[in-house]
Amino acid sequence: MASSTSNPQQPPVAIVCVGMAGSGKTTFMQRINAHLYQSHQQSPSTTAPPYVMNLDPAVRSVPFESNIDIRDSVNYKEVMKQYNLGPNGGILTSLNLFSTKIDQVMGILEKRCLPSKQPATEAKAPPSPTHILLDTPGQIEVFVWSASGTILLSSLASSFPTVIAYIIDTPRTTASTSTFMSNMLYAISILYKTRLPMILVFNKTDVKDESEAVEWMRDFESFQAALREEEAAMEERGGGGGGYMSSLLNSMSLVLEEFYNALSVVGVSSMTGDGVEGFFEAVEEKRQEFEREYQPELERKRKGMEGMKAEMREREVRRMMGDMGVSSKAKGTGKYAAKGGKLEEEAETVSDVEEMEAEEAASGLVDPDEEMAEEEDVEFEDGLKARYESALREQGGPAATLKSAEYIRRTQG
Ligand SMILES: Nc1nc2c(ncn2[C@@H]2O[C@H](COP(=O)(O)OP(=O)(O)OP(=O)(O)O)[C@@H](O)[C@H]2O)c(=O)[nH]1
Repeated sequence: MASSTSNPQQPPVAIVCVGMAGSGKTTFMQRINAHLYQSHQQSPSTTAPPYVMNLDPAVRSVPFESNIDIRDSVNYKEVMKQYNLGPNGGILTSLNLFSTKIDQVMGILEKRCLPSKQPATEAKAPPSPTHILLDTPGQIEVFVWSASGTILLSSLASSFPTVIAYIIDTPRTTASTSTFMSNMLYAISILYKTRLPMILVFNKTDVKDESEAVEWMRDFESFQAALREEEAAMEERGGGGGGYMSSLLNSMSLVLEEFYNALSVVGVSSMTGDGVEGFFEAVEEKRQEFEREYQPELERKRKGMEGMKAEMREREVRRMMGDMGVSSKAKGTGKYAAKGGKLEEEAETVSDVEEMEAEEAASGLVDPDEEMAEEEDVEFEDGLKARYESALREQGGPAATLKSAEYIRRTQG
């Protein structure tokens, strides 16, 4: 049990449970929650219970108590009614509404979960949680591929080591090589989308253990042998060979080797509790990996984004000043404005101004009135530019009106 109660002085690790509908996410959450509560009961002075968040707005009831529940802030049924949406649109909009409160959520999480930095002289503070558990909607794509899912995950990862637990229904997934491959490809897409360490949790091992799946992952020859067996069985039934599908699966089993190496794999039965210890050992491993590899990468990205933001601000100011340069030179209202008794072409765009200036310079003629007016323009524009720049800086850039968008920019590429 020691592995699940890691050092309470370090920030808790956030475990985000994702998986296809029916894979057993909620049952798994209940199991690991119960396991952590048990550790807490065994040594209440050193271990705190986990901090639990439910992000599934459509779930009717959860078999565990949540500290933060999306259903407390968003009424999924009302959202569907008000915005005239179907079930998936309702979940997506509820998540979007919830993510607008991400600042408050992160504030609560940091206050409740980060170890307090009290001086040694003061009374010992109660232990802080070692784990934050998050349950997500069964419609996996709604969470992983939405902007709100990205906001939630990137905010979480900017404050806590964050690990994705991808729950797999073992009996269903190992029923055929193509189902297995589809599930692995889905896991890959989540890994690359979230860019967070991932643990593959082969659930329901009380029905079928994970050994076959693990063998398929570790040894592509055994996967190809299973594929050949399936083809032979299909041919026997008169269904023909695997055709392009089997050669595709064959090649993919070779390509995926690199991906499998990046993952931790565990077998768990959420029903009996078998394998939960192994899961927490994998979490500890992934936490170290997060600190070693992912955090520096996040930091680098954050710094890069700050630099980009400053550059963007500078570009905005320059573009704006360019536009104003046109309008200050373009006096008059028509395409042609009268000057000195003759009609003179007026600039309408930046390139017009540049062309006209080039013509003037080539002719060597400079109007003294215009020269003075130009000096005034420069002074006026410099003052204006300084005011705009300071306004933009105060606002944090013209595009930074939404705090939530700020979060994405700060943490994601
Ligand atoms: N035998 C067995 N059944 C399990 C296990 N874990 C979950 N189940 C069953 O699988 C079904 C789905 O479990 P849930 O926990 O509701 O799955 P979910 O992924 O949360 O489902 P959604 O909320 O629809 O996304 C339930 O009938 C569970 O009892 C397990 O380890 N072993």
